[in-house]
Amino acid sequence: MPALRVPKRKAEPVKRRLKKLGLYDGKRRPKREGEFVLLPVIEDPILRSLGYEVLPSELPLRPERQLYKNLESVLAGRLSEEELKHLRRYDIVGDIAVIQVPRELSHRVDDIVWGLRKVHPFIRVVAQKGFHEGAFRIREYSIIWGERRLETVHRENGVQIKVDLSKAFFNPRMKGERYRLAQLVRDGERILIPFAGVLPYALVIARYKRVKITAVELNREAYELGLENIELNRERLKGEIEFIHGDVFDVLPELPTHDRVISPTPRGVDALALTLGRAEKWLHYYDFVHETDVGAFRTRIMDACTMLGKECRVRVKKVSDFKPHVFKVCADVEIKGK
Ligand SMILES: C[S@@+](CC[C@H](N)C(=O)[O-])C[C@H]1O[C@@H](n2cnc3c(N)ncnc32)[C@H](O)[C@@H]1O
Repeated sequence: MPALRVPKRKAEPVKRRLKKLGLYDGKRRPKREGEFVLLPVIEDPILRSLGYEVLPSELPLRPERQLYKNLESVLAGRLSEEELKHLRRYDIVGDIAVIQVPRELSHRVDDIVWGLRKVHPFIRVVAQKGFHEGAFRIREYSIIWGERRLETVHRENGVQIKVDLSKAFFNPRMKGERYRLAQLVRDGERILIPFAGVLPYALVIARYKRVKITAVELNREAYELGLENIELNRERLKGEIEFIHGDVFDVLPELPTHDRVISPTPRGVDALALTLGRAEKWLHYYDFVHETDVGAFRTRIMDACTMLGKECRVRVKKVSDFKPHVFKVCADVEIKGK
């Protein structure tokens, strides 16, 4: 598979251009080579006209793609090529495999369960996921194999996270994002996390940094799991976590401002002014944005800064695909002063 060899300082703009051209291969990872970066690309004659060297290169698959590939190759003897095309990405949460079975594969459920157990011999439950429901963002699940439970302990970024998928939101795909934030945080910071769920962000940050975190969550069951998670990880945490059960819109106005606010905002909720108002130096604000509206989203944040008399620098980062043409994004807002 080809890669484009680009000087390090040009890697980001070239990557953006490749994405616009539909030539960036997101299934593989870029790789540093001294002062150059090898960007994974899809074979196309246009590549030769971009002014950079095109090399054959075995760039590694992203880990989740690698897992998916493993399932695909295990199932290759059982499913037809046409059927394999319909296989979807799946998640492993603790010892639970969470899958989506499209209509085209509904007659192949037993084979898919067999394949998942072969690739992940430790799984004890296979659950099929439905949609996120209501303000607490809990999904509908049906268990299609194994023990009748959706509770498990998930390990990520050096912490253990007890989850119950039937009671509280949890997304294992945000593991990299949580690690990114933990790296941005400095020892000594005071951090506020509204919409905290079972505390994945708080635990990962407190695992690595000596900080004081205040987290807020309305779903009573997520809150109780979060309290259990603080105990479960007590020995590992460098930082402290205070967890408040309540509505962000009632609780935040009563809290002092914090150095950093991290808002994993539920879809469809507008907490921008509220969270920005509580942030002294940084706000990380998550939202779901159509690819054509990223500029408007940035402008909305700049306008909110102006309204609050804050001078801000805003960088919008794509975090994951949500549905075709809609991304989950994070606005990293640096507040430079009043
Ligand atoms: C998108 S989830 C994020 C959860 C967690 N931060 C994570 O990443 O796993 C949003 C969370 O906000 C909670 N929530 C929704 N509305 C809320 C409100 N008004 N006040 C406090 N929490 C709320 C939901 O119960 C849910 O746990």
